[in-house]
Amino acid sequence: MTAIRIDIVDKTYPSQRQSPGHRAIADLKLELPSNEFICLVGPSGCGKTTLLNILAGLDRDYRGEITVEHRHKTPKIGYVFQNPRLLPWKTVRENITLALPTDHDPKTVDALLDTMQLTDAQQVYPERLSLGMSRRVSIIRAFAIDPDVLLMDEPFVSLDAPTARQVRELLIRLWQQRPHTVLFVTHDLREAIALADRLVFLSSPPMQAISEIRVNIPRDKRDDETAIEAFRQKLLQDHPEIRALL
Ligand SMILES: Nc1ncnc2c1ncn2[C@@H]1O[C@H](COP(=O)(O)OP(=O)(O)OP(=O)(O)O)[C@@H](O)[C@H]1O
Repeated sequence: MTAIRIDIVDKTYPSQRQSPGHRAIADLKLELPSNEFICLVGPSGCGKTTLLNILAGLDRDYRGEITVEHRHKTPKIGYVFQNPRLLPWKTVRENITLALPTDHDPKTVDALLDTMQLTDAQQVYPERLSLGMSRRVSIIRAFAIDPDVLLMDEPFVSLDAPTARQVRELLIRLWQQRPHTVLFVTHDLREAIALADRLVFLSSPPMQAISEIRVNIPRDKRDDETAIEAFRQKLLQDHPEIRALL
């Protein structure tokens, strides 16, 4: 099944000075399958955030068509930003339940907190959380709405390597318990290989899809740095077009 069909003919940011503005995306066509963990990899400024904003419905100023397969009446899109964007005057649990209906099942939130190892921190305010904990709260908040598609925009940037690895492992555990389509943006090819079923490589503006690669490392080997590095080396050897993007 196709989870997301993207056909963006043109996305141009208007500019007061330099007409005709900045063309960020041109003729981008992608069909992404359901329930896969998909990493979008591309150089800085190639338009990854622009694409996620269009998919999230935050930016409607483009020409083209987006179709999202959905289980709910209308598509539900979860969005995890680089900055966790927690409300400082709400506790961890209140931040998570903010977007949920008042009659939501508290056991669902309990289970999410448990998987992300945040049960003990649920009554804490964000100022007392480390960055890694804040990122985990923002991931739970996005999962809690039971999204059809989850968008993640470099959510592990500026975490130290061991913390990023821990949050990655917890994220995958959560996703395996509640599989759905994830689009995860990253610059970091090793991170993408550790996470993804499928890699989609994107070129510099105007953004276009260059290659799609399946990652065939078994899930239980994804913490093996040697397997990841071997996959990366082979990928760059077999696909020289990707080297220029990194
Ligand atoms: N509001 C805006 N007005 C004008 N140009 C913009 C605007 N937002 C983004 N751009 C430009 O569009 C291009 C794509 O930006 P975008 O933030 O989507 O890239 P990105 O791949 O997410 O970058 P990064 O990896 O550095 O976060 C960039 O050249 C950027 O300067």
